[in-house]
Formats: sequence, structure tokens, C-alpha cells
Amino acid sequence: MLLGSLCQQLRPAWHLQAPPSSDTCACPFREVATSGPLHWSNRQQPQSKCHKRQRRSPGSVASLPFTDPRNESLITQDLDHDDDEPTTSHQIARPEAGLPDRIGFLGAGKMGEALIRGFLASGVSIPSNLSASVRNAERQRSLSMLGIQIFGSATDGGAAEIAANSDIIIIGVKPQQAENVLSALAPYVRPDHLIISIAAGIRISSIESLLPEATRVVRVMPNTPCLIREAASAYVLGNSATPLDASRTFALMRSVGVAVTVEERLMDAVTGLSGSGPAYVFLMIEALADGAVSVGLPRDKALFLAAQTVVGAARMVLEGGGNGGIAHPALLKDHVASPAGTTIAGIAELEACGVRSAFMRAVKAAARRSEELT
Ligand SMILES: NC(=O)C1=CN([C@@H]2O[C@H](COP(=O)(O)OP(=O)(O)OC[C@H]3O[C@@H](n4cnc5c(N)ncnc54)[C@H](OP(=O)(O)O)[C@@H]3O)[C@@H](O)[C@H]2O)C=CC1
Ligand SMILES: O=C(O)[C@@H]1CCC=N1
Repeated sequence: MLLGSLCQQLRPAWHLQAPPSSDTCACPFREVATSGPLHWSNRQQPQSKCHKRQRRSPGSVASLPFTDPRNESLITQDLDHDDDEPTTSHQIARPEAGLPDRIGFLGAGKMGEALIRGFLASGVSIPSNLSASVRNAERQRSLSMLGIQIFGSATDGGAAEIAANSDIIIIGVKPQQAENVLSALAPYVRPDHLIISIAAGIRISSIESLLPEATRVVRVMPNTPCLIREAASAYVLGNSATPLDASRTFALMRSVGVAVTVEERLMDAVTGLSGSGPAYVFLMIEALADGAVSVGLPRDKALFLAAQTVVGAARMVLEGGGNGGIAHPALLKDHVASPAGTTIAGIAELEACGVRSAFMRAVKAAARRSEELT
């Protein structure tokens, strides 16, 4: 099922939101440290300047003793926009022409559609600047409803159309289809194009070898929460990509969530963690809800509470360290588990089932599979 329609079905539950509690300031997602080149998205927890976050609350725990990726200087040339303002199509721009980037997708399935919808929702792009090469008639119809321009199959003229109408070209086909699509694109690539590949496992060197010399390539590993602007993405620059290309990529991915740079050798690990990770968490939410249903909770409430529990726990890790740091999950876990209480009984079962090792094995298996896709 396509993400858009799935979200429509789940929307009523997602829209139920508790008001901020009295000691939870509504501003942490608004006020952002603006010193240094990294301006964090209003969706991420910054080095907060929120008055309520200056002091550590009694329940907060120590930050992990490593650099918070949110404080890294990820890029050297940010687009210098105010994170309190919604990103607009004018803020991600073709530097040469001072115009908004036109973004074309070669293949727009589940991940491509999540990106398109995220870019539109964030305002980083507008329908008239987006296009997609789509070979399936039903998908052509459903994507055209978004108001974007649709071209046919990439290997049947679509690549040429996308190249002619785009500044940034996103390779959104399956890894196994990437070689054919890149070969179809190659004759139409211009020096001003930026090629962004989201294909799992496909190395930058492979992409560059199929395109004209000095083509500017960036490899990105996003995840499907792009759709709701909660993605965790990583990216790495190709040999000819410029700092401005890094800025453009960062601005795009930041508009739909968080984004960090990694060395390319770590992209398989990223793929096993955040690329594939939403599926592990969906499975976990489903299983948690099943457990609650098995002891009598109605399905709808079980699913709702399970999903919100994951959101709340994740946000405590991201926000609970004080001073914008990341909290250690083990300490947060200890705060939940009372001596001889309910939680430790549950944790004992998880440990007996090897859940910790299961998650580690899942990430490693997915990373290995990404390596194989090369
Ligand atoms: N799904 C995810 O969570 C993530 C995926 N990725 C990467 O994103 C890429 C896409 O994955 P995903 O969206 O899941 O896969 P999908 O199969 O949903 O999307 C790929 C799309 O490409 C289309 N396509 C294939 N060949 C052509 C062609 N010649 N011309 C035009 N369109 C074509 C397919 O059309 P058709 O339906 O006709 O086959 C399909 O719609 C993959 O490389 C994957 O590794 C990265 C991060 C996360
Ligand atoms: O399962 C896959 O191969 C893709 C890549 C990362 C997430 N989904």
C-alpha cells in the first residue's frame, strides 16, 4: 500500500495530541542556536536557548560523553535561513541562477513519493518545480494528483525529459535498476546537474563510472519518515560535488527531518540502522500492541498508546540529556524500572527472548545486505 493512503488511514490517531504539560515548554522546537554554520531544523532538538531548558529538570539524565551530531558543523555554506520560518522554495536555490531548484525523480515509488510529499509539505519545493519519471500507469495517475510533472519510463525517454527539466536529479529506483537508469541518463547529464542517489548499497564510484566525468554526485540514505518530516538521513559527497552541493542536499534533507554526513564506508551501517529502521520499529509497535490486546486492551487504543510510547521514549533520548545533549537510554530505562516493579518483569522477559541481540543482528544483517547490493 502506498504511504500516502496509509497515512490517510492512520491520520485520525496521529492527530490526537496532548497539550504541552506545564513544565514542558512549547518552544524547544522553535528556538534554535544560530551560532556556527549549522542551523538546525525546527524539527530537531537544538542546543536549546529555551529558558526552561537552561536548567536540568530533576528527571533529566546526563548527556552521553560524545559529540552530539546536532552540534557538528556539517556544512560550510549553509543557506542562512531562520529556522523559525518555514522553509520556502526560495531557500533552496540553484546558486548559479538564484532560482529555486527544479528536482526530478527517476523512479518515484515508496521512497520517492515520501520525499516528494515531504518536500511539498516543508515548502522546500513546490509542485511546478518537481517532476518524476514513472513507468507504471497507475502510479503516473496517483503522482500527477500532487500537481507535479510526470514523464514516462526513464529507460524510454523519461531520463532525457527529467534531465532537461531538472537541476537536481534523484535516482529513486531499486538498486538493481540503478545501472540501467543511470546509463539512460548519462547522455543528458549537464555539468550543472546535481545527481542524488538514494539507492541502497550503490557506491558513489559505481554511479560516477556510469556518468560523464566530473558529474556532481551525492549519495543519500533517507528513510520513509520523510513523508512526515521526521526522517533520519545521512549523506556523502561524490568526488566532484561542491560545498554548495552539500548545502543544497543538506537543505533538502533537513526540510524533511535530520541529516548528518558520514564517510561512505559507513553508509551500509546507516542503511541497516536508519534506512531500514522504521520497519523494525513498526514491527515493534505492532508487537507491543498485540501484547496489550492479549491482556484485554482494545486494538485501536493499544496501537495508539504503543506508537506514542515510542515517540515519547525517543524524544526523551533526544531531549533528556540536558543542554540539548542526547541522554543515555540505559539511564532512562532505569528511571522507569522500579525495584520489584512491573517494568523489570517485562525487561526480564525481553532479555530472556534475546531482544537486544535480535535488534543488533537485524541492523548487522541489513548492513551486510546493503554491502552485497554494491
Ligand atoms: N523504501 C525505503 O524505506 C527506502 C528505500 N531506499 C532506496 O530507494 C530506492 C527506491 O526504493 P522504494 O521506493 O522502496 O522502491 P519502489 O519499488 O517502491 O520504487 C521504485 C520505483 O522505481 C520505478 N522504476 C523502476 N524502473 C523505472 C524506470 N526505468 N523508469 C521509471 N521508473 C522506474 C518503479 O516502477 P514499477 O513500480 O513500475 O516497478 C518504482 O515505482 C531504492 O534504491 C532503495 O534502496 C532508501 C531508503 C529507504
Ligand atoms: O529494504 C531496502 O532495501 C530499502 C533500503 C533501506 C530501506 N529500504
